[in-house]
Amino acid sequence: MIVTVTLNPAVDHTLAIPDLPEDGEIARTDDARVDPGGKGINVSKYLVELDTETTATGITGDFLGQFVRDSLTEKGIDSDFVDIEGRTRLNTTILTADSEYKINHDGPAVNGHAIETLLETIERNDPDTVVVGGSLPPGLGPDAIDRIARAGDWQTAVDVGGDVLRDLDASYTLCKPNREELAVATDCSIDSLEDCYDAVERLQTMGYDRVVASLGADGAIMATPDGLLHAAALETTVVDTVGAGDSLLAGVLAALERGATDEEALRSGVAVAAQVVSVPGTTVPPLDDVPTRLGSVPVSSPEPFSQ
Ligand SMILES: O=P(O)(O)OC[C@@]1(O)O[C@H](CO)[C@@H](O)[C@@H]1O
Repeated sequence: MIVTVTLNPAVDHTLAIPDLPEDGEIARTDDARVDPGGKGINVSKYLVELDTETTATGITGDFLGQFVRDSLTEKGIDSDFVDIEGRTRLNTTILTADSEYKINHDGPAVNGHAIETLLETIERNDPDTVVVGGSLPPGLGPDAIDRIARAGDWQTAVDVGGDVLRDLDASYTLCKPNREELAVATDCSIDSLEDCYDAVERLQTMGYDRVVASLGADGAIMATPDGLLHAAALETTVVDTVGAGDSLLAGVLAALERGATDEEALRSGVAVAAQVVSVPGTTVPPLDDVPTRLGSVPVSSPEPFSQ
């Protein structure tokens, strides 16, 4: 069972307008939606659609936190959050005809007491895998994630910022950086696919058994204990890229949880992400045809690879 931890959840407000307004103008639209979000929560949303057992945990507060909890319950997603006094954030995505703008709040301050309660919450749900996803709220540092990783005999995967990836000390089963996070985590400039291969291998030496890098139109890379894999992106109509990395991670974890090989897991992640970018915000599209699309994900081994 996979428990996801979102230390800084969000209500995702996604709205579409043809163009950004000029200074002093008001843009009006009725093309808008709100979804419960934050990276770990999104992973749980996609895992449920992939028939994988999961509980979403994390730290929520006030009426926006209540919205997150209620919406997950309405969607049939098990959740078990620690409630604090601060207010869960509202993050905004503005889609225009040809651009995507994302504005994220810092989130409410969280103290060590909330982490103690969160550790009890995770333990009570008895996971085999814990996924920690998203930014750290004010008041918490990377050591909060290390504490979660060390608190039980579960394996821990992370989808966190590059600076946090660089600073984590515990052992992790997997991390999922994007291109920018790879550069920050390894302190290297990333200008080519070869640079990405070097960076994911460097991250492995920093304590991550598997590194899954999401590279947008360049597909995804997986560094495994046996070598490197590259999957090309599937052709799809992109509405927006919000949640793309979360869905890639969910696809990979759902497959690994079923006992799939690393190559099958990478195919699964890429096939799920292709579906998710074709819908607005962090909406969950139907994912039941993912198994039939796995064969169409081109996977190659950038270096001699045998599994
Ligand atoms: O500010 P963070 O925690 O890094 O990212 C939060 C967020 O942008 O990530 C998700 C998409 O990946 C959204 O649901 C959410 O708004």
